[in-house]
Amino acid sequence: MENPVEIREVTYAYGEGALRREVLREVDLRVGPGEIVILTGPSGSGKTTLLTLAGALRAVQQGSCRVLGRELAGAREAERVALRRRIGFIFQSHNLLGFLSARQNVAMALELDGGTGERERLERADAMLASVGLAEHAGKQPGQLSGGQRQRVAVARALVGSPGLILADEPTAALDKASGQEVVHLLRDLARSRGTAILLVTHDPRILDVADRIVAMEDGRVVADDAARAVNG
Ligand SMILES: Nc1ncnc2c1ncn2[C@@H]1O[C@H](COP(=O)(O)OP(=O)(O)OP(=O)(O)O)[C@@H](O)[C@H]1O
Repeated sequence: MENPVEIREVTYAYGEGALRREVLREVDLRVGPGEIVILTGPSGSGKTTLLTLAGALRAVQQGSCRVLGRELAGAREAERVALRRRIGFIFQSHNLLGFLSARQNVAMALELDGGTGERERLERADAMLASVGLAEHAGKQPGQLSGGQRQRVAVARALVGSPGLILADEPTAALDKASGQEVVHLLRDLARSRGTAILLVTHDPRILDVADRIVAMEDGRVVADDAARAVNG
């Protein structure tokens, strides 16, 4: 089985000419099937840039970036858009729409798929919300939920379309310790039970235990790739 993420010798720079600044230098990164990889490192080390390349949110400049079997180097925008639909994204702030209920926010992720009627979308959203422990709250708007509950809705939204890969950027940054751990453990358990791979960027040392592997970046390079933690339960 092919690795969901296979990045080789990726170099990336912002700006041009005299303003050109390399923020990724010959980065290699692999996320295996069903694997949970945490990407960590100091602010500005290039973690988010790497995550957005893997998420087909920006164009690859140099090197090879294969995600869910597609080579993104040289890919057209339409190909990148198609790939993004097969990825579940979770961001630092939940990015839920405030005027929609939790159920509608989750169901919206299925609209892009086409082929699913509204009733089925809402049923799948309800089932997904139940699996993140929010069955009772499906009708509430984000403003009526706690921070941890909102991020659980974001987890449900990312998973409802059965993506091949989850990309998460600082998903616990806005949460206290207990809710942060609860959210990532839930994400890990759901992803494990479905065999979905996760690449998660975090500064948060309290959630490192969910990882199968921890990859550390510094100044645009991978400085450690700790496969020894693969035994983590
Ligand atoms: N759109 C942009 N234009 C120019 N420079 C950028 C842009 N986005 C990021 N950078 C710079 O690229 C470098 C890497 O940023 P990136 O966000 O990838 O790092 P990071 O490790 O995710 O940092 P943090 O942990 O603070 O989010 C930083 O020096 C940042 O200032």
